[in-house]
Amino acid sequence: MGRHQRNIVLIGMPGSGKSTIGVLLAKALAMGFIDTDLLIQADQGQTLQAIADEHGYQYFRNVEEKVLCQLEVCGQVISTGGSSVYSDRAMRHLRQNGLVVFLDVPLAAVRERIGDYSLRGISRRPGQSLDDLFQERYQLYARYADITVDGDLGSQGEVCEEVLHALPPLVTGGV
Ligand SMILES: Nc1ncnc2c1ncn2[C@@H]1O[C@H](COP(=O)(O)OP(=O)(O)O)[C@@H](O)[C@H]1O
Ligand SMILES: O=C(O)C1=C[C@@H](OP(=O)(O)O)[C@@H](O)[C@H](O)C1
Ligand SMILES: [Mg+2]
Repeated sequence: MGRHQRNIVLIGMPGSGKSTIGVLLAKALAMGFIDTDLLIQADQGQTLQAIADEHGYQYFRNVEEKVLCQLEVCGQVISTGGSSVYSDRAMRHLRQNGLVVFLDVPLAAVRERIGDYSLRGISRRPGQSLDDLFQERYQLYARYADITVDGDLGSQGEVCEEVLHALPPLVTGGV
């Protein structure tokens, strides 16, 4: 267990940097690291893409909710998948012992980073555009965020530094 009891939970669009910056944060704060996408894959014994292809996006979201609600950890940086905010139950659970950080990245940068949208396993309604998805989700990320950080201000290291500066002293222990 890390010396920081409270978790740090990263939320945001796919491509906003949750997984890569989460690892950097965990290293900087000597905390553990969990990527909930990997927990979902382990739970199902399938890749995210296979789960979505075989069972559909609604099934994926149900599994995601279940896995998030089962998570009982402390002192971890938790990188969620972009669709986790669709579950109010899961977000309330994560917030009980976690500070939620929204990595806010504009649509153009998201589009550039994720490449071919249709091959990325994104949980969306059939035919839903990235534009529409972005609008739908933005308000959810904003709703659950304790802190919002510009995830497009520079390199991953710079975004990590920005998150560190934005954390309250209780979480960083003065780092
Ligand atoms: N600040 C950044 N500047 C440029 N590219 C970034 C930045 N943060 C993340 N990326 C890139 O965006 C892609 C998605 O990052 P990832 O951490 O997997 O995002 P998420 O987990 O939010 O989907 C990766 O190729 C990563 O290298
Ligand atoms: O936003 C989404 O719908 C998804 C994002 C992915 O995680 P990242 O946000 O880490 O890319 C993964 O959970 C799954 O492919 C669905
Ligand atoms: Mg990720």
